[in-house]
Amino acid sequence: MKWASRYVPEALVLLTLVLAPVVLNPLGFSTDLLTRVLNWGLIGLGFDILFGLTGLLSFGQAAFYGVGGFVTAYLLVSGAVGSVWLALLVGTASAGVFGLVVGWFAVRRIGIYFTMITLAFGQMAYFIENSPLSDYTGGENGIPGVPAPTLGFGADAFRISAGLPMYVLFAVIFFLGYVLARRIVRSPVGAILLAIKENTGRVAMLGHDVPAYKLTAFVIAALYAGLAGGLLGSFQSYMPPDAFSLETSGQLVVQTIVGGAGTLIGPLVGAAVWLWLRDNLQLIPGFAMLWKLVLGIAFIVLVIGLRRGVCGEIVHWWSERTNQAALRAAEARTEAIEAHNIDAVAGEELRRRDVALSLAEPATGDGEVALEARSLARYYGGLRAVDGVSFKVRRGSIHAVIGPNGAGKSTLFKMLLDEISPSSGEVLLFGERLTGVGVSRAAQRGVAKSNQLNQLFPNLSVRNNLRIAALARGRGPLRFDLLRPADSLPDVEAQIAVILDQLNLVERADTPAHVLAYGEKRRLEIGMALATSPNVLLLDEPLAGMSPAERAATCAFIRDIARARTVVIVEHDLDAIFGLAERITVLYEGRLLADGTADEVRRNPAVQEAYLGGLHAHESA
Ligand SMILES: Nc1ncnc2c1ncn2[C@@H]1O[C@H](COP(=O)(O)OP(=O)(O)OP(=O)(O)O)[C@@H](O)[C@H]1O
Repeated sequence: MKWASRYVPEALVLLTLVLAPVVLNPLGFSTDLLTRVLNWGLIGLGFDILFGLTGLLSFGQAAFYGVGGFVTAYLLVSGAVGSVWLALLVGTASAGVFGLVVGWFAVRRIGIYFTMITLAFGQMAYFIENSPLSDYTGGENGIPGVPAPTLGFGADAFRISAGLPMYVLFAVIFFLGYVLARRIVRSPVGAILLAIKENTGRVAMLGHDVPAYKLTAFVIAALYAGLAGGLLGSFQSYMPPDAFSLETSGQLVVQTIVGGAGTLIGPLVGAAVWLWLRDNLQLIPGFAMLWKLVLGIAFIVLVIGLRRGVCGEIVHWWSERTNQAALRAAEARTEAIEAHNIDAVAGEELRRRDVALSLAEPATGDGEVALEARSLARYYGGLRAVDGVSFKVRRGSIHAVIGPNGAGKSTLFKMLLDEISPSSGEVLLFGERLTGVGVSRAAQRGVAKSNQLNQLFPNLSVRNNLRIAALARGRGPLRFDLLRPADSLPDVEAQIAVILDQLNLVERADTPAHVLAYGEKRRLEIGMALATSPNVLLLDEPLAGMSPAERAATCAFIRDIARARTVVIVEHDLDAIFGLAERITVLYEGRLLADGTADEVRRNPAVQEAYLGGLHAHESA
């Protein structure tokens, strides 16, 4: 079954490519039209990795299409390169290099700013082609006389002519491009790109180099566009300047949305619908002037009727059909857990479980300092959220940070893993300065945090949530393992299995995270931090919202995981904290109020006065 799901899409695409000239010809798809559709589909493969998979909407793909096309065409027509294949290679590589430059600027911006930068570069490229470089590009005239590729050498060489031979060439290249794109999507890089679309901040917090992965997707998209641009000149014997136009970029976006983003073949199907409508509408008498209006209306109807695009709706329908029973069962289990508190039982299981823990660091007990805050401060305008706080966390200990609401605990935690920068002061991890390295490098050095508000990848399964975390420290901040399946790393899979077991989430491994019950989501949140194999684990209110049984179980679990690593915990449940922590740091209005053992803190008059007053009074009554 796994084998089938892995290769059925490839087989279907291959079959469609073989049958298309025969089956679609009577419907008005000439061989030339099909070749043009494949050209759009080829740019679309890369664009879908950028937009559908990673969630980055570029309005500048024409720039790479144009660079690939004009470099290829110029090399061939000027006689600098004789082989079409070599010229295509250089053209594609040039588009990739240009993609690296544009992407370097663009990926540091998010949302509309990213899109605007790609659009601006696209327009600049159009201008450069038309003006300063017009001696090479032909300006508004483009480059005519681009030769078609040949197969074979010397006198036996066979020039691929227009019509069916050209279609076959494009079909073969598209198919290879599709197989490659699917491998990329299924690779660890593909898994991380999808996670970036789901929750960019968490991917960085787990230790992945988010800008570098976004840049990778950007360059992949530019390479596909460059290859398609190079092929366009050969196909038409002419490289048109409008390859660079904004309309080209816009049409690619429209076709991808119509066909279905995130499906890889969506842009191809969208191009087929779009080009067929365009060609045929123009043929209808009286429509010569109106076809753009009708095309616009058709687009609106398609987008409203098929929100996920043609292929997106098919994929959705299919996955609903096949996964519906499992999803219903998962939802029913969630309802049962929330209605009857079955987790109380699950919690007991969690507590009884005696799982061999993979030791992140030896529990030394020698008093060595794992983490140190030195005069940490963070100001928001006039508000001193954290004001000159210093404390040390002993290696292998459980250290608590407590304080009333608004005392500055979460802000302090964010500075401990460099999620936000301090206004002054610094954090040291095992004696080395951590402040300023950035959150993903901090994670790579061994600090992980489970958040006060869950930061999951909601549409990914529990297993895949853990996989994104486990991939981080094993592979480093960036690795280009684009061709191996994401689930083929034995150490990562073993790590996931142990954590699923520890968290009592084995039965929920394939459930999407958003379907989980609240307590399960909290456990997964902790599990993701744990899956990075941290030396220092920061837990921000891990018990919040849990039932009493779950709290007890989670406390036992925290004690377990602390045998192998240092744990720093922010929590409002003081009974739990006094039972767990060896040392406690107390914050009050951003300042350090006390720092000592649980007993010292309990007896500290300032703490009793400012924070534990109610508790103290209650105890002594
Ligand atoms: N991004 C921000 N901009 C402005 N003020 C902020 C920001 N983040 C936190 N603060 C303020 O800093 C102070 C400390 O907030 P913080 O969330 O660190 O407290 P806390 O001790 O974690 O509180 P709680 O227990 O309620 O989570 C609060 O007054 C809060 O309003």
